Amino acid sequence: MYNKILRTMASKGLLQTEELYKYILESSVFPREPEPLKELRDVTANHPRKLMATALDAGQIITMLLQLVNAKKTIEIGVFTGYSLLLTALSIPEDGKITAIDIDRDAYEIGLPIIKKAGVEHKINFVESEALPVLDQLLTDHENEGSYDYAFVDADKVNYWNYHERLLKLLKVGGIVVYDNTLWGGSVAKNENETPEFYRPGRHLTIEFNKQIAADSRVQISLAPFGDGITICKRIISRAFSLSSSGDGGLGASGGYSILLWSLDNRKGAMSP
Ligand SMILES: C[S@@+](CC[C@H](N)C(=O)[O-])C[C@H]1O[C@@H](n2cnc3c(N)ncnc32)[C@H](O)[C@@H]1O
Ligand SMILES: O=c1cc(-c2ccc(O)c(O)c2)oc2c(O)c(O)ccc12
Repeated sequence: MYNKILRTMASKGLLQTEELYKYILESSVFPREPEPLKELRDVTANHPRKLMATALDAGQIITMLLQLVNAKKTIEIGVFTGYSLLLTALSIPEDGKITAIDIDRDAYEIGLPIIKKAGVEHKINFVESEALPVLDQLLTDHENEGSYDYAFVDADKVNYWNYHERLLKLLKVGGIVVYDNTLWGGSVAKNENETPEFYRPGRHLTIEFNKQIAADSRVQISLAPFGDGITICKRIISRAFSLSSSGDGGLGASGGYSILLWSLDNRKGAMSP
Protein backbone atom coordinates (compact mmCIF):
# COMPACT_ATOMS: atom_id res chain seq x y z
CA MET A 1 0.00 0.00 0.00
CA TYR A 2 2.75 2.40 1.03
CA ASN A 3 4.68 1.96 -2.21
CA LYS A 4 1.48 2.14 -4.27
CA ILE A 5 0.75 5.54 -2.73
CA LEU A 6 4.30 6.74 -3.30
CA ARG A 7 4.19 5.53 -6.90
CA THR A 8 0.94 7.43 -7.44
CA MET A 9 2.44 10.59 -5.98
CA ALA A 10 5.58 10.23 -8.07
CA SER A 11 3.58 9.64 -11.26
CA LYS A 12 1.14 12.51 -11.02
CA GLY A 13 1.97 14.63 -7.99
CA LEU A 14 -1.05 16.63 -6.94
CA LEU A 15 -2.21 17.52 -10.42
CA GLN A 16 -4.30 14.34 -10.60
CA THR A 17 -3.26 13.79 -14.24
CA GLU A 18 -0.07 11.95 -15.08
CA GLU A 19 0.18 13.69 -18.45
CA LEU A 20 0.30 17.20 -16.97
CA TYR A 21 2.88 16.31 -14.30
CA LYS A 22 4.93 14.50 -16.97
CA TYR A 23 4.73 17.63 -19.14
CA ILE A 24 6.04 19.85 -16.32
CA LEU A 25 8.91 17.50 -15.59
CA GLU A 26 9.86 16.91 -19.23
CA SER A 27 9.43 20.49 -20.44
CA SER A 28 11.12 22.44 -17.65
CA VAL A 29 12.48 20.29 -14.82
CA PHE A 30 14.56 17.52 -16.36
CA PRO A 31 16.26 19.82 -18.92
CA ARG A 32 17.47 22.12 -16.13
CA GLU A 33 18.24 19.56 -13.41
CA PRO A 34 21.95 19.78 -12.47
CA GLU A 35 23.91 16.63 -13.37
CA PRO A 36 24.82 15.82 -9.73
CA LEU A 37 21.11 15.75 -8.82
CA LYS A 38 20.41 13.35 -11.69
CA GLU A 39 23.26 11.16 -10.43
CA LEU A 40 21.93 11.27 -6.87
CA ARG A 41 18.51 10.15 -8.10
CA ASP A 42 20.18 7.28 -9.93
CA VAL A 43 22.01 6.04 -6.81
CA THR A 44 18.74 6.35 -4.86
CA ALA A 45 16.77 4.38 -7.47
CA ASN A 46 17.19 1.03 -5.70
CA HIS A 47 16.18 2.27 -2.25
CA PRO A 48 12.80 0.78 -1.19
CA ARG A 49 11.58 4.25 -0.18
CA LYS A 50 13.16 6.12 -3.10
CA LEU A 51 9.90 7.97 -3.74
CA MET A 52 10.27 9.73 -0.39
CA ALA A 53 12.88 12.02 -1.98
CA THR A 54 11.82 15.62 -2.45
CA ALA A 55 9.86 16.02 -5.68
CA LEU A 56 11.79 17.47 -8.61
CA ASP A 57 9.37 20.33 -9.31
CA ALA A 58 9.46 21.29 -5.62
CA GLY A 59 13.25 21.11 -5.76
CA GLN A 60 13.31 23.53 -8.67
CA ILE A 61 11.30 26.26 -6.87
CA ILE A 62 13.27 25.69 -3.65
CA THR A 63 16.49 26.28 -5.58
CA MET A 64 15.07 29.60 -6.81
CA LEU A 65 14.04 30.60 -3.26
CA LEU A 66 17.52 29.85 -1.90
CA GLN A 67 19.04 32.11 -4.55
CA LEU A 68 16.41 34.86 -4.16
CA VAL A 69 17.11 35.16 -0.42
CA ASN A 70 20.87 34.75 -0.93
CA ALA A 71 20.81 31.94 1.64
CA LYS A 72 24.13 31.25 3.32
CA LYS A 73 23.45 29.82 6.80
CA THR A 74 20.81 27.08 6.53
CA ILE A 75 19.21 24.07 8.23
CA GLU A 76 17.68 20.90 6.75
CA ILE A 77 15.56 18.47 8.78
CA GLY A 78 15.01 15.19 6.88
CA VAL A 79 17.92 14.35 4.59
CA PHE A 80 17.23 10.76 3.39
CA THR A 81 19.78 10.18 0.54
CA GLY A 82 20.34 13.92 0.11
CA TYR A 83 18.42 15.20 -2.92
CA SER A 84 17.20 18.41 -1.23
CA LEU A 85 20.47 18.67 0.69
CA LEU A 86 22.53 18.53 -2.50
CA LEU A 87 20.34 21.09 -4.28
CA THR A 88 20.77 23.39 -1.28
CA ALA A 89 24.54 22.86 -1.24
CA LEU A 90 24.69 23.65 -4.97
CA SER A 91 22.64 26.84 -4.45
CA ILE A 92 24.47 28.51 -1.52
CA PRO A 93 27.83 30.28 -1.82
CA GLU A 94 31.20 28.60 -1.38
CA ASP A 95 31.31 29.66 2.31
CA GLY A 96 27.66 28.74 2.90
CA LYS A 97 26.74 26.15 5.53
CA ILE A 98 23.97 23.58 6.01
CA THR A 99 23.21 21.88 9.33
CA ALA A 100 21.63 18.69 7.94
CA ILE A 101 19.79 16.54 10.48
CA ASP A 102 18.54 12.96 10.07
CA ILE A 103 18.24 9.84 12.23
CA ASP A 104 19.30 7.69 9.27
CA ARG A 105 23.01 7.99 8.39
CA ASP A 106 22.88 4.90 6.14
CA ALA A 107 20.55 6.64 3.69
CA TYR A 108 22.72 9.79 3.73
CA GLU A 109 25.78 7.69 2.92
CA ILE A 110 24.07 6.50 -0.27
CA GLY A 111 24.13 10.06 -1.62
CA LEU A 112 27.38 11.18 0.02
CA PRO A 113 29.71 10.04 -2.82
CA ILE A 114 27.73 12.22 -5.26
CA ILE A 115 27.87 15.15 -2.82
CA LYS A 116 31.63 14.71 -2.55
CA LYS A 117 32.01 14.43 -6.35
CA ALA A 118 30.03 17.69 -6.71
CA GLY A 119 32.60 19.38 -4.47
CA VAL A 120 30.13 20.67 -1.87
CA GLU A 121 30.68 18.31 1.08
CA HIS A 122 32.54 21.07 2.95
CA LYS A 123 29.31 23.09 3.18
CA ILE A 124 27.48 20.28 5.04
CA ASN A 125 27.48 19.45 8.74
CA PHE A 126 25.50 16.18 8.87
CA VAL A 127 24.10 15.47 12.35
CA GLU A 128 22.80 11.94 12.96
CA SER A 129 20.11 12.63 15.54
CA GLU A 130 16.46 13.28 16.24
CA ALA A 131 16.00 16.86 15.07
CA LEU A 132 14.44 18.48 18.15
CA PRO A 133 17.45 18.13 20.48
CA VAL A 134 19.71 19.51 17.74
CA LEU A 135 17.54 22.62 17.35
CA ASP A 136 17.45 23.04 21.14
CA GLN A 137 21.22 22.72 21.23
CA LEU A 138 21.60 25.40 18.53
CA LEU A 139 19.40 27.70 20.64
CA THR A 140 21.70 27.38 23.66
CA ASP A 141 24.15 29.55 21.71
CA HIS A 142 22.54 33.02 21.52
CA GLU A 143 24.73 33.78 18.51
CA ASN A 144 22.49 31.39 16.55
CA GLU A 145 19.25 33.22 17.38
CA GLY A 146 17.94 35.17 14.38
CA SER A 147 20.98 34.16 12.32
CA TYR A 148 19.68 31.57 9.83
CA ASP A 149 18.63 32.54 6.31
CA TYR A 150 16.72 29.39 5.36
CA ALA A 151 15.42 26.09 6.67
CA PHE A 152 13.83 23.08 4.94
CA VAL A 153 11.65 20.65 6.91
CA ASP A 154 10.86 17.27 5.34
CA ALA A 155 10.64 14.76 8.20
CA ASP A 156 8.25 13.49 10.87
CA LYS A 157 5.05 15.42 10.42
CA VAL A 158 4.10 15.04 14.12
CA ASN A 159 6.94 17.43 15.00
CA TYR A 160 6.40 20.10 12.35
CA TRP A 161 4.96 22.64 14.80
CA ASN A 162 7.69 21.85 17.35
CA TYR A 163 10.26 22.51 14.61
CA HIS A 164 8.42 25.71 13.62
CA GLU A 165 8.58 27.21 17.12
CA ARG A 166 12.34 26.64 17.28
CA LEU A 167 13.07 27.64 13.71
CA LEU A 168 11.32 31.00 14.18
CA LYS A 169 13.83 31.74 16.91
CA LEU A 170 16.74 30.65 14.71
CA LEU A 171 15.65 32.38 11.49
CA LYS A 172 16.45 36.03 10.87
CA VAL A 173 13.53 38.41 10.22
CA GLY A 174 13.07 37.98 6.45
CA GLY A 175 14.37 34.40 6.64
CA ILE A 176 12.43 31.55 5.04
CA VAL A 177 11.40 28.08 6.17
CA VAL A 178 9.86 25.62 3.69
CA TYR A 179 7.75 22.67 4.91
CA ASP A 180 7.33 19.69 2.56
CA ASN A 181 4.28 17.44 2.14
CA THR A 182 1.76 20.00 3.38
CA LEU A 183 -0.91 18.69 1.03
CA TRP A 184 -0.15 15.06 1.96
CA GLY A 185 -1.04 13.46 -1.38
CA GLY A 186 -4.14 15.65 -1.67
CA SER A 187 -5.70 13.87 1.35
CA VAL A 188 -6.00 17.13 3.30
CA ALA A 189 -8.88 18.05 0.95
CA LYS A 190 -10.61 14.66 1.27
CA ASN A 191 -12.79 13.11 4.00
CA GLU A 192 -11.01 10.67 6.27
CA ASN A 193 -13.04 7.75 4.90
CA GLU A 194 -11.80 8.59 1.37
CA THR A 195 -8.21 8.43 2.62
CA PRO A 196 -6.26 5.14 2.59
CA GLU A 197 -5.63 3.88 6.14
CA PHE A 198 -1.85 4.40 5.86
CA TYR A 199 -2.34 8.05 4.95
CA ARG A 200 -4.77 8.97 7.74
CA PRO A 201 -2.31 9.89 10.54
CA GLY A 202 -0.34 12.14 8.18
CA ARG A 203 -3.57 13.66 6.86
CA HIS A 204 -4.73 14.64 10.36
CA LEU A 205 -1.31 15.99 11.41
CA THR A 206 -0.98 17.98 8.20
CA ILE A 207 -4.45 19.53 8.46
CA GLU A 208 -3.65 20.63 12.03
CA PHE A 209 -0.26 22.02 11.07
CA ASN A 210 -1.73 23.93 8.13
CA LYS A 211 -4.33 25.50 10.47
CA GLN A 212 -1.64 26.55 12.95
CA ILE A 213 0.59 28.03 10.28
CA ALA A 214 -2.30 29.94 8.70
CA ALA A 215 -3.06 31.46 12.14
CA ASP A 216 0.54 32.46 12.84
CA SER A 217 0.98 36.21 12.22
CA ARG A 218 4.74 35.94 12.75
CA VAL A 219 5.05 34.57 9.21
CA GLN A 220 3.93 35.41 5.72
CA ILE A 221 2.90 32.13 4.05
CA SER A 222 2.27 30.50 0.68
CA LEU A 223 0.92 26.94 0.41
CA ALA A 224 1.97 25.94 -3.09
CA PRO A 225 1.05 22.72 -4.97
CA PHE A 226 4.60 21.79 -5.96
CA GLY A 227 5.40 18.09 -5.43
CA ASP A 228 3.37 16.90 -2.43
CA GLY A 229 2.65 20.47 -1.38
CA ILE A 230 5.15 22.92 0.10
CA THR A 231 4.43 25.73 2.53
CA ILE A 232 6.81 28.67 2.19
CA CYS A 233 6.99 30.78 5.38
CA LYS A 234 8.84 34.07 5.69
CA ARG A 235 9.49 35.37 9.23
CA ILE A 236 8.11 38.93 9.23
CA ILE A 237 8.19 40.22 12.82
CA SER A 238 10.82 40.37 15.51
CA ARG A 239 8.67 38.60 18.17
CA ALA A 240 9.72 34.95 17.84
CA PHE A 241 7.48 33.31 20.46
CA SER A 242 3.94 32.16 19.73
CA LEU A 243 1.14 33.83 21.67
CA SER A 244 -1.16 30.84 21.81
CA SER A 245 -1.05 27.13 21.20
CA SER A 246 -2.89 27.53 17.91
CA GLY A 247 -0.49 30.13 16.56
CA ASP A 248 -1.19 33.76 17.40
CA GLY A 249 -3.85 34.55 14.89
CA GLY A 250 -6.59 33.29 17.18
CA LEU A 251 -8.56 35.76 19.31
CA GLY A 252 -8.84 33.44 22.26
CA ALA A 253 -7.90 34.32 25.85
CA SER A 254 -4.71 35.91 24.60
CA GLY A 255 -6.58 37.73 21.81
CA GLY A 256 -6.28 41.10 23.48
CA TYR A 257 -2.66 40.41 24.35
CA SER A 258 -2.03 39.41 20.73
CA ILE A 259 -3.49 42.69 19.46
CA LEU A 260 -1.47 44.69 21.99
CA LEU A 261 1.80 42.97 21.03
CA TRP A 262 1.00 43.14 17.34
CA SER A 263 0.43 46.89 17.62
CA LEU A 264 3.70 47.25 19.55
CA ASP A 265 5.45 45.29 16.80
CA ASN A 266 3.88 47.66 14.28
CA ARG A 267 4.73 50.80 16.20
CA LYS A 268 8.37 49.73 16.52
CA GLY A 269 8.42 49.19 12.75
CA ALA A 270 9.34 45.58 13.36
CA MET A 271 7.16 44.50 10.41
CA SER A 272 9.52 43.77 7.55
CA PRO A 273 8.64 45.41 4.20
C1 LIG B 1 10.86 12.27 3.32
S1 LIG B 1 12.44 11.82 3.90
C2 LIG B 1 13.46 13.25 3.49
C3 LIG B 1 13.66 13.40 2.01
C4 LIG B 1 14.80 14.34 1.64
N1 LIG B 1 14.46 15.74 1.97
C5 LIG B 1 15.21 14.20 0.17
O1 LIG B 1 15.22 15.21 -0.54
O2 LIG B 1 15.49 13.06 -0.25
C6 LIG B 1 12.20 12.02 5.62
C7 LIG B 1 13.46 11.82 6.42
O3 LIG B 1 13.20 12.29 7.74
C8 LIG B 1 13.96 11.50 8.64
N2 LIG B 1 13.35 11.65 9.96
C9 LIG B 1 12.15 11.20 10.35
N3 LIG B 1 11.92 11.56 11.63
C10 LIG B 1 13.00 12.29 12.04
C11 LIG B 1 13.35 12.96 13.24
N4 LIG B 1 12.52 12.98 14.31
N5 LIG B 1 14.53 13.62 13.30
C12 LIG B 1 15.37 13.62 12.23
N6 LIG B 1 15.10 13.00 11.06
C13 LIG B 1 13.92 12.35 10.97
C14 LIG B 1 13.87 10.09 8.07
O4 LIG B 1 14.95 9.29 8.52
C15 LIG B 1 13.92 10.35 6.57
O5 LIG B 1 15.23 10.21 6.04
O1 LIG C 1 5.09 8.78 2.30
C1 LIG C 1 5.92 9.58 2.73
C2 LIG C 1 6.39 9.52 4.04
C3 LIG C 1 7.26 10.46 4.49
C4 LIG C 1 7.78 10.41 5.84
C5 LIG C 1 7.14 11.07 6.84
C6 LIG C 1 7.66 11.03 8.12
C7 LIG C 1 8.82 10.36 8.37
O2 LIG C 1 9.36 10.28 9.65
C8 LIG C 1 9.50 9.73 7.34
O3 LIG C 1 10.66 9.13 7.62
C9 LIG C 1 8.97 9.76 6.07
O4 LIG C 1 7.68 11.49 3.72
C10 LIG C 1 7.30 11.55 2.43
C11 LIG C 1 7.82 12.59 1.64
O5 LIG C 1 8.63 13.54 2.17
C12 LIG C 1 7.48 12.65 0.29
O6 LIG C 1 7.98 13.68 -0.47
C13 LIG C 1 6.62 11.71 -0.25
C14 LIG C 1 6.09 10.70 0.54
C15 LIG C 1 6.43 10.62 1.88
